[in-house]
Amino acid sequence: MERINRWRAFGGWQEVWRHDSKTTGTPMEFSIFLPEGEGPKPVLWYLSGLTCNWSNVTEKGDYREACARHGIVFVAPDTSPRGEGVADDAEGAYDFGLGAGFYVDATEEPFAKHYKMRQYIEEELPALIAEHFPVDLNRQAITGHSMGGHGALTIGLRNPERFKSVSAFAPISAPTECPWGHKALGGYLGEDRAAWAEYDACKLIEGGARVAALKVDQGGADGFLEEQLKPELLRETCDTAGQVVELEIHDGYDHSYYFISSFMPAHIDWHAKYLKA
Ligand SMILES: N[C@@H](CCC(=O)N[C@@H](CS)C(=O)NCC(=O)O)C(=O)O
Repeated sequence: MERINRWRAFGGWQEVWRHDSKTTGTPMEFSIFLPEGEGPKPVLWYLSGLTCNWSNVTEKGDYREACARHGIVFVAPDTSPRGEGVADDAEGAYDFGLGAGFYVDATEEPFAKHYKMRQYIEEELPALIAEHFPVDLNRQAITGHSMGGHGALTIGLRNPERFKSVSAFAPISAPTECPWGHKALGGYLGEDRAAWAEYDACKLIEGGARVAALKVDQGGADGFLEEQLKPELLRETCDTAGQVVELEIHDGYDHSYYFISSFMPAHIDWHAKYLKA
């Protein structure tokens, strides 16, 4: 583990670390905001969207003031393995391969070797963070944006005992029902759709998965809303299944970090209630 940067911020430290991941077989980077004061502190995981690495939310997400106020550690991992020998989209498209790991464990070649983002986020990174930082893993919450919103929902639904609360900004709500999801799940897992269900929030809820607290915010002027994100499917699925969800569509907001940063403090205040920070 090597710290590659740090800045004083809101009385604490914003840091960036690099480590050799056993899971992905590549070096991986993540950012971590450490509020001032003694730990152990609760952790909020933030999973980023297509094309992103740790830097997008770290520079544009506006989470530090709220995390400092509540004493919450904020961790932002990368969205895929990277580096020499890591397979990419055949045409270098933004929605598959590098920067687009979709938080799955790939089974299809040539992706199976390095694209193990599910195991990385669910197992290796929490253990590493617990070893090196003053965190209390009995108090975790998870959020994310777009592809990372899909990651937060599916990881949260598959591990309800680990997360006190789950939220998302403009998540890909039903990847088995949209072009981004078809491309990613087909490419990483193959065409047998039975293997896709554990990576689809709606399918998980239909199958009985539940989380204790669920909040979703979506911009009404998001260009990906109807074709890719489909929050109405999430709402219908939750209503039918009896999963409580606080889902709001906000007029005029698009898919960008102007939208995310507008609602980030409210998400952190909401998570803080469940983390009892
Ligand atoms: N317009 C983007 C589409 C991808 C996109 O909107 N990515 C979102 C996440 S799904 C994002 O956060 N982009 C980086 C940023 O805004 O900083 C592109 O073609 O690269």
